[in-house]
Amino acid sequence: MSFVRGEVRVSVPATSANLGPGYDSLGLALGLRDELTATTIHDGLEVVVEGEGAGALPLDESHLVVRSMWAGFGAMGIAPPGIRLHCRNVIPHARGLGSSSAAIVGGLGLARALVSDGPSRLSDGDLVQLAADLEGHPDNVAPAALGGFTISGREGMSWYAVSAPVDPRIRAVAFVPPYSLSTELARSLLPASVPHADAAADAGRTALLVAALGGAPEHLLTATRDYLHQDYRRPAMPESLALVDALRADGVPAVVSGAGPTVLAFLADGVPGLLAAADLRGRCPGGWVAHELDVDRSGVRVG
Ligand SMILES: Nc1ncnc2c1ncn2[C@@H]1O[C@H](COP(=O)(O)OP(=O)(O)OP(=O)(O)O)[C@@H](O)[C@H]1O
Ligand SMILES: N[C@@H](CCO)C(=O)O
Repeated sequence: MSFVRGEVRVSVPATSANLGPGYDSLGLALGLRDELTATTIHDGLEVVVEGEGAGALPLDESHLVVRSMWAGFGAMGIAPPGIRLHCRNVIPHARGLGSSSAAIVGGLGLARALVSDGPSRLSDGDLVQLAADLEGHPDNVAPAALGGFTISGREGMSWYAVSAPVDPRIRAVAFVPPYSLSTELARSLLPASVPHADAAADAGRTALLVAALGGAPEHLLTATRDYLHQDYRRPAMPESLALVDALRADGVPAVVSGAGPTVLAFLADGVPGLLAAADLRGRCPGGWVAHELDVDRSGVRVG
């Protein structure tokens, strides 16, 4: 086993988890990518961050991409003498677009690409297991690794992740507010239990959402109704929930993206009742940024 010579380049997509009712299970990869470059060096650690997080992220071993690279090397049973890492980040941090999962999956992807027989030592399935262990839940790491739409969860001590189809007409607009919300804080707002009726309604909508995304986008508004997390999190992001409510009142399938505070609105060209991208962009609140995004089909990618 040895390291490849020279630089390796990996890119990894943003992701939106939950998609309304699919709490900690459903996730969608989106066309906004962080680009990471790494080389093995004789000694030490050199980290450069450009874009999101520049000047704020640590540049030592605690950097999430670096920690994830070491986890990947550990799983493959190899350790480089030193690492040089360059991150060009565009995914907003702590906004609900899967930045931490992108860092984790990107770091594991870099480690795999740096080892000459990396892909046979660390399969995509292994990578998802490691990434979900590092993130603590699988719904962002699965689409970041595999691309497209994924259904994931925990089974005993391991994780499952299955890819499901997405209708090619479906795209999304992400409305990103100027304020952040940590996933940890958003998770602390959730109750230990929910009424049985809410759990039952949520299960039905989650099943409908798999069908709606797969080829029945006319059902997206009904299918994206959540009963498990968005309202409990309202006090931490009232402006985001107000935008979700206003868009949904106008027939737009809008949800809180991941743990928030970004709002994700679906569109599907030619489907009656759904707004077009230009109309949706016009609904962006002042000071927020609207990204019109395609579904990313490839996940973490070398080169
Ligand atoms: N590219 C990155 N490089 C290093 N650390 C990162 C990177 N992206 C995110 N992080 C770390 O992860 C934190 C954000 O993670 P958090 O889970 O709170 O939000 P998120 O992943 O953006 O949103 P969500 O999980 O709701 O989609 C950042 O504050 C930073 O510490
Ligand atoms: N399912 C997660 C996604 C954010 O990482 C949550 O809502 O807390």
